[in-house]
Amino acid sequence: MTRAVLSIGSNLGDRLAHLQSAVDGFADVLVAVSPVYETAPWGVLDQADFLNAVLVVESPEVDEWGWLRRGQALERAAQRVRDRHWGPRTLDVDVVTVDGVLSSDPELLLPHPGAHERATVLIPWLDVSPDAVLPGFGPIAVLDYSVEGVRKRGDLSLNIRETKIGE
Ligand SMILES: Nc1ncnc2c1ncn2[C@@H]1O[C@H](COP(=O)(O)OP(=O)(O)OP(=O)(O)O)[C@@H](O)[C@H]1O
Ligand SMILES: Nc1nc2c(c(=O)[nH]1)N=C(CO)CN2
Repeated sequence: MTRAVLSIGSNLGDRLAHLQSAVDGFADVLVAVSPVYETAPWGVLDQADFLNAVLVVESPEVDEWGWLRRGQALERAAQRVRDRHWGPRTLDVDVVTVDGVLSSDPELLLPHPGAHERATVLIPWLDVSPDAVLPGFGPIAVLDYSVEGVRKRGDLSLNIRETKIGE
């Protein structure tokens, strides 16, 4: 069983629809979905505001590489174009943590190296997992981060697929 925390973001096109496509794409493994926040861009400042949220997912069949691949498949489905580092994107899916897994492979750094200082990750993550611990940094509830430019904007719909009894 692996449980992962994923950060999702969008600042291009129909931002809410892109986040919803990630929720729908993970519907079979969803444990929790945070509220959506509208956030001022960090890193590259001359770009549109983002919508950000956090998902908690769990599956006995998906390991850390599986979470990365599933996220990347959803980015491709959202026609994400990779041109500028930290630039505009229809959908970004970052793997923030995978329970019990540390990785220094540049293709999959765990925990995600930016997570401890990004309000765009920590604020929605605190909503769904107030007791979470970020390996190497401690409880996320006591981390220092700036909250300027982060506004709550509502909820995504949880289209968790119905499983009929007996299936
Ligand atoms: N924890 C992780 N989650 C997602 N991608 C990761 C992770 N660690 C390393 N990567 C690698 O980062 C590469 C670039 O990812 P991406 O373009 O989404 O970065 P970014 O979102 O622009 O920046 P950042 O990772 O700082 O948020 C991917 O090819 C992926 O293999
Ligand atoms: N507010 C905000 N800014 C960003 C974001 C993001 O998700 N939210 N992602 C980036 C590249 O991953 C660059 N800048």
